[in-house]
Amino acid sequence: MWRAASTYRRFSTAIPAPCMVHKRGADILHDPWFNKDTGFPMTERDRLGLRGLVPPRVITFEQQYDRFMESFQSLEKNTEGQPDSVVSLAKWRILNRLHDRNETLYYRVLIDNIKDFAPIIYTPTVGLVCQNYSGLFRRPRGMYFSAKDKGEMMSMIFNWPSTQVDMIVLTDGSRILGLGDLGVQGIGIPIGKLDMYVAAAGINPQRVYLGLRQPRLEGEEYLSIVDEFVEAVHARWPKAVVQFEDFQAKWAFETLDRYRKKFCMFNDDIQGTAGVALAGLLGTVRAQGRPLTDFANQKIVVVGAGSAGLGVLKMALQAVSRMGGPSADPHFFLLDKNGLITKDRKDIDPAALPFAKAHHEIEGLGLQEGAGLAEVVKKVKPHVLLGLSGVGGIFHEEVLRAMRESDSVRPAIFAMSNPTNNAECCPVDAFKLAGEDIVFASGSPFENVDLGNGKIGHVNQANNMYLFPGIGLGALLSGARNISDTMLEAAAECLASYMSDDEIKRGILYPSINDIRDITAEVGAAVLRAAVAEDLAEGHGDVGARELQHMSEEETIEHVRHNMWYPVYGPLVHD
Ligand SMILES: NC(=O)C1=CN([C@@H]2O[C@H](COP(=O)(O)OP(=O)(O)OC[C@H]3O[C@@H](n4cnc5c(N)ncnc54)[C@H](O)[C@@H]3O)[C@@H](O)[C@H]2O)C=CC1
Ligand SMILES: CC(=O)C(=O)O
Ligand SMILES: [Mg+2]
Repeated sequence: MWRAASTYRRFSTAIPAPCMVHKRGADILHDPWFNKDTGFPMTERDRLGLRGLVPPRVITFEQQYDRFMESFQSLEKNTEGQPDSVVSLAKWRILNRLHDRNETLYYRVLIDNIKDFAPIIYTPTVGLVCQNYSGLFRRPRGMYFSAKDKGEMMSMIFNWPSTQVDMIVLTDGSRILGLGDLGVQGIGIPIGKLDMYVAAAGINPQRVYLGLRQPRLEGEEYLSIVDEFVEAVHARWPKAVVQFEDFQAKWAFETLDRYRKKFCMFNDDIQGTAGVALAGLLGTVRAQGRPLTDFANQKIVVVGAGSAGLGVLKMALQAVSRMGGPSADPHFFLLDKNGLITKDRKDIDPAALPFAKAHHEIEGLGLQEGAGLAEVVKKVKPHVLLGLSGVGGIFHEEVLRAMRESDSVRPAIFAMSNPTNNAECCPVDAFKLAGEDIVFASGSPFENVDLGNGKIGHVNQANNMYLFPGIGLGALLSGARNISDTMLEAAAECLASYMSDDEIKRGILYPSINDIRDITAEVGAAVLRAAVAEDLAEGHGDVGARELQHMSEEETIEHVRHNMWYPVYGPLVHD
């Protein structure tokens, strides 16, 4: 399953550029991309055969915006006291209806209210939406490729109505957030991720549902389907960036290895998550008042050895090596559902091997293969406890209390699993049990914690949403042949350096989601510049590699910003 979007230039300040439309009359009203509801000016109604098809009074974009926000607020009022899931789904429905009807207005309300709406179109509500997708399904969105389509994908790809596609988010639905294999219902994730692309990176939308009732394909049979899909996409849109999302770990790693040198693609759960986690981990070093190079001395316990956990450790290892040279000796401890992973582990996953502890490294601590989480935390006294296990509540009281004995003055607790119920702990418990000096981050949003006496326990949202839009946009605008580790490091470092010392001291590791466009512009520019420096950039559209090479840092940021789509009504012209 995948969903695609293409960049579209409309700017907020200048008079919007005209938009060519091949339809007339009611067909325009039924196309959410062109539809303006009652917002069509009279001249446009005449020009496009719309007169009489909409009520006579012209309502401005701003009035439509205010009316939508009023109906959203009355929905909030009317659902007060109802269960969270009922309220969340009602909010998702009202937004989805607008999405289906008028995309310009939908994306404008999303961009302007991203802090309130991201938890609805993205985690946590998107998880609930995926679990109920068959019942919620109204209109097709995205495109579906199944085992029955083998041999047909090269022609199927031409069923997609848009000739220009820049960004594709692909999932096999096999590991949706921490909710497991949701099959075709996982389509909600690419839809949510692409909405974040539009809101955060200014990439433009388009659209395509019900899965086959049969076991998942395995081995070569599975890979041959993904191969065929990726080749079909590449044949039609050679410059499109493909984001792999929520594949179960074995396929996440296998497909990344298989395609990353051949295509412009990345795996968000492995690489986007790693960058966001690394930025947060570097922030925790600063929060302790230590120089960044002290990162090499941080003791980090990672719980969850899947695509996300291993991705984080791999990137953290690269960072330690950069800082401390090849002899750097990182202090990472990795646990999975069978406890502490050591070199004594039978049938160890080769991807976990570099992080498996040797006997001599842990015997002094009195630890052994398979040690449980509470024991590991008590004996290691880590600076950071980071969860990517998908298991809600696994940082229970004993574990959190043990973090009080951490060797750090600002112990860090990252409960990064999604959605909310799968978080390893909640912030209220973390601040209460591990102490008020902790730095806290979660994958899904939580409210800050009132610690009393005017003190606030800040809740950070360590979510790959801070990076994937910038990675995708930067890669796209660079025209990079592929997405290198250096481009990903540049993204992480850019996010890490975004925060001021004062914010970091207050335990604020990531910017407000309200600033997501600004962050994405900076991250995108950092990625673009890294691609240029590595000679991977071939340029995009009418901006070639040479022009990119001559741009200063500021010019690159401006160039990225300038290529972000912003939702306004432009005049429609029939061709
Ligand atoms: N905040 C963010 O940006 C992101 C969060 N995630 C979240 O991370 C979680 C895991 O994702 P993946 O790594 O892709 O999944 P995965 O299925 O590849 O890995 C899960 C890992 O957790 C381990 N695990 C399961 N039960 C455990 C237990 N009781 N104790 C210790 N370890 C246990 C498993 O052995 C496995 O190693 C999901 O909930 C996902 O939503 C994933 C990507 C980004
Ligand atoms: C955020 C995300 O990508 C995940 O939970 O899988
Ligand atoms: Mg994901």
